[in-house]
Amino acid sequence: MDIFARLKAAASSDWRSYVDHDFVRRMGAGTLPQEAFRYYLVQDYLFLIQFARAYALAIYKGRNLADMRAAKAGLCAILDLEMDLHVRLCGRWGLSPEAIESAPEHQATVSYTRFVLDCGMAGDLLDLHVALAPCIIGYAEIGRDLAPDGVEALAGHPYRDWIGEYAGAAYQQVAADARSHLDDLAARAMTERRFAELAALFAKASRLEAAFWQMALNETGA
Ligand SMILES: Cc1ncc(C[n+]2csc(CCO)c2C)c(N)n1
Repeated sequence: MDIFARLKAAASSDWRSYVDHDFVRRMGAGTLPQEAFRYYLVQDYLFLIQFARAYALAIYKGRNLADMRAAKAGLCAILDLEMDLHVRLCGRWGLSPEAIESAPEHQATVSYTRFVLDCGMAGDLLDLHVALAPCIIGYAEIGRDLAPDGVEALAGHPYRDWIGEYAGAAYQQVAADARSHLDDLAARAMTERRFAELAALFAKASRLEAAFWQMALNETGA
């Protein structure tokens, strides 16, 4: 079992509350109201701005070039790939990046992003990557679950672009690389005594992910 599988097993109910959230299921079924999805997407854009800072912090906290390059890949995935998806989707509804950026951050967005940033500020690179893991690896799992027959089978699905982004080969590779980098970091920096602390960080980040989906349902009455 790699470190990610161990963390997931130690936090299994929090993990399920995130990847099997009602928002995710309804998105997969195509029954999620578009208003809830839009609310999510605007907050997610604000979320990504803070996550880009967390990856920049991971570059700073790296003690060697390989760690710094792995963090740079995460930063580029956000700035060059993921945010483009949001700009493209929001653009269809007439929302410009400036308009999204001026939206106020919801408390759920603040809680999650600042928690991750604090894990990195107060801890070392392993703490930070464990706090980031539910986000980066969880979305790959969700993408795969929502596209069981591959991305091509999503033609006509209302959330095809979103699911296709995370189910697609490029993103699956980003997540697989993050997973093996996390395993490598743990082999270098983890002691068994530390595992319980890391599992608590991982569980909390998973709950904050679930709360992020729930925010969009609550705020739109979906
Ligand atoms: C609430 C929320 N959680 C996870 C992601 C996914 N994500 C955030 S940063 C990153 C790394 C590289 O792009 C990935 C995949 C998201 N967008 N929103």
